[in-house]
Amino acid sequence: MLHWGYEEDNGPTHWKEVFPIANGNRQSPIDIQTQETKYDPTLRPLSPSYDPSSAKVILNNGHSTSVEFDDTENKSVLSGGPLTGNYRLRQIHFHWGPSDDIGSEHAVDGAKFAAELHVVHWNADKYPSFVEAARQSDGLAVMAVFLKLGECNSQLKKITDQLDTIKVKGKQHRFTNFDPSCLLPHSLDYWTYLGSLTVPPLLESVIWIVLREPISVCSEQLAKFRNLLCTGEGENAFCMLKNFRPPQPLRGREVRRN
Ligand SMILES: CNS(=O)(=O)c1c(F)c(F)c(SCCN)c(F)c1F
Ligand SMILES: [Zn+2]
Repeated sequence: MLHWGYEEDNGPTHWKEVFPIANGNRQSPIDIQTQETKYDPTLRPLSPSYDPSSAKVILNNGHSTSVEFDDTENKSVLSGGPLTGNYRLRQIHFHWGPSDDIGSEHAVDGAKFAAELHVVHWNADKYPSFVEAARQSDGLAVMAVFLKLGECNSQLKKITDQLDTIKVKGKQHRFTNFDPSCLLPHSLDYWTYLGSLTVPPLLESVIWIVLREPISVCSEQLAKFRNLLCTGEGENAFCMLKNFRPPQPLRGREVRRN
């Protein structure tokens, strides 16, 4: 198979041909059926603690746009919630769709949002690196935030204003003094379940923490994400119109809420 992507010939329905775990028992995303979620009084409040100086670059990796953080020490960490110990901030990135009515990866009672932010952390207490942690069942913790179509988001503007400097795949630009907490909603109430990466290699190493309150995004900001190119310098230009994987079977997993 040619390199994986989101087109008809290399998209999510083809990924199992190269990554058989695509049909695994703890795949992500999922459609969260709120009536089936279970209140768990042992779940603690989430405690994100990010240092803005950890932010380093904003990048177009061909599948999304990400902000990469310095994860050589415990300067920016997530603890609390369902987590044991500190999970170190690695990067944030987004998933979106070709139109404003779809784009999120997780769904809530069948409803999709316009886009979804993923804040990626790894278990630096237990594992020596992100790559090693990504191979462990408790290696990663990803906080997901829904972006609901509405008012333009003044905090998100810090990111969308940079996108024309990283238009082509592989481009990156200095991006520091940024605390991703500015993209979190007022309430840190969440659902949590055990899942996977939503892009190949689809590793089943993610403790998912999906915030229940969305943040806003406007149509003009979504259009800027879609203007990114998934092709590199000098290649035939193709726009990054969508980069979401559809919901996967729950396979008997429990979704808990705080
Ligand atoms: C949860 N969303 S995701 O799309 O599966 C995803 C990424 F896109 C990532 F980029 C990274 S981290 C860095 C890898 N090169 C990750 F851990 C990750 F989980
Ligand atoms: Zn993601």
